Amino acid sequence: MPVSTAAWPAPTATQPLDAVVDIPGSKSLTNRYLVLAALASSPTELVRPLHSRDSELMVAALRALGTEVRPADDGGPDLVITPRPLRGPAQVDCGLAGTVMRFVPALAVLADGEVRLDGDERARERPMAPVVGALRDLGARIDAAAGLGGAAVLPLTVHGNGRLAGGAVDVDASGSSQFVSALLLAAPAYEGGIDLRHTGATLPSLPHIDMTVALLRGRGVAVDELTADGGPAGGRTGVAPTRWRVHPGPVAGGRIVVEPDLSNAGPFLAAALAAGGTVRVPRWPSATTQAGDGLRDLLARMGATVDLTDGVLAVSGPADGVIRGLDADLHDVGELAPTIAALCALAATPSRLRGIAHLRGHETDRLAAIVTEIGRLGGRARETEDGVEIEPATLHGARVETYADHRMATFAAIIGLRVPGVEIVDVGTTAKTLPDFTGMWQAMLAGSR
Ligand SMILES: O=C(O)C1=C[C@@H](OP(=O)(O)O)[C@@H](O)[C@H](O)C1
Ligand SMILES: C=C(OP(=O)(O)O)C(=O)O
Repeated sequence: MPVSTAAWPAPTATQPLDAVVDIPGSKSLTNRYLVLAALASSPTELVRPLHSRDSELMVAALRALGTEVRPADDGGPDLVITPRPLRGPAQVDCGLAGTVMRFVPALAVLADGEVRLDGDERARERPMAPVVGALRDLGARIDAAAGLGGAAVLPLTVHGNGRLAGGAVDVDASGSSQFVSALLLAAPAYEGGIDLRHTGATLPSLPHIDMTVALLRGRGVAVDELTADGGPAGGRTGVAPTRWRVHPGPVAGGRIVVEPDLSNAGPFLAAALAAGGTVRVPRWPSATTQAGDGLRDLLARMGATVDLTDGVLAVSGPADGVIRGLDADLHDVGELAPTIAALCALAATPSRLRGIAHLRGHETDRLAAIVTEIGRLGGRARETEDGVEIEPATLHGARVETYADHRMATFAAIIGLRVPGVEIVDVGTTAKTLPDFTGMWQAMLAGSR
């Protein structure tokens, strides 16, 4: 991937914000709906899907496997997906998208023919072994490159013959919830479905697995959420599941409206704390499985006033402008960590973000990136075994590195609202999930949208 060396001067806020920001569709929802649409028994119409690098990579992957994906008849941004028999030979570019590199192999095992998957340089380092190992255990033939300690990584070649036995399998998903989601999403099309048991000590990002289960059920697939010994879990039981059974059967098509990406709303809502004033995000769902909904509580704990009325989330910065430090376990919502860390760097009291060791396997090693870049800005941060600690400090401008990580770019933009002279290297990396980030950011400052 070309890395631009031109740095973007992050705008400083000169007055309190008063903006309405319309956030594009959720990455996690869009890419799940696309996978399910490819397996469905009838066409799917996706209304307001995300159009970004990660979702375009998923669309291209599905097309490479034979699925028809086209714009809706009105030529607008909506998509119509018509399932076709999955087939190789195919080449799939995963870019740096965790959803593509983990979800597509689980689908590619159902293709008749060879499917080769590769991605950006950093994608070749992101953990893949649990999903590759599980697919092999379920009957797939996969050749994978060997990474650290011989673990399977991209590039890999899936030798499919149009079917997979499926059945019982153990997976250590302590490195990423996406290993579980990948296997569950494709499992209705496996002959025996799947009975997946998570064996690791911890399981990050459980809301993302809940999202997978909710979407499968929404498409008519039977899913059991269980404890390791087969007892009931999930939903109203209040017990976190560690085992999931997906029954084989048809996946329904139909019309689906995609929720806005609540995690991508994060930097804009955080801006209200950094700059003062109020930012409103319309179409905030009243009930959702998106991790980004956790922002309401986290931002309130940092001093914001948060109000959700008639589907509009309004976040206002503290009246005295003082951001409170935060001690929080972000294990379930690790995706929000860079955004929260930016506010912690501006806070008046110390912060401790815990439960996020798995962020070392994200787009970059996010714990190292957060600590390094806060240091570069004159702040004080240190890495712990499972997170970061951030102390109050007077920050100064700097050229902030982003490591091909969209959330490190938005992290720097939040700090830049208060700290003059912040320049963001390769701000274009935000196109991973939010192609018009700089335009939206400037419009927010102008209070126009
Ligand atoms: O399934 C998904 O859509 C995601 C799951 C999470 O991954 P991890 O479990 O690896 O944190 C999250 O951080 C990522 O942004 C999206
Ligand atoms: C971890 C993230 O992405 P990915 O889907 O590539 O894992 C993220 O968007 O914060």
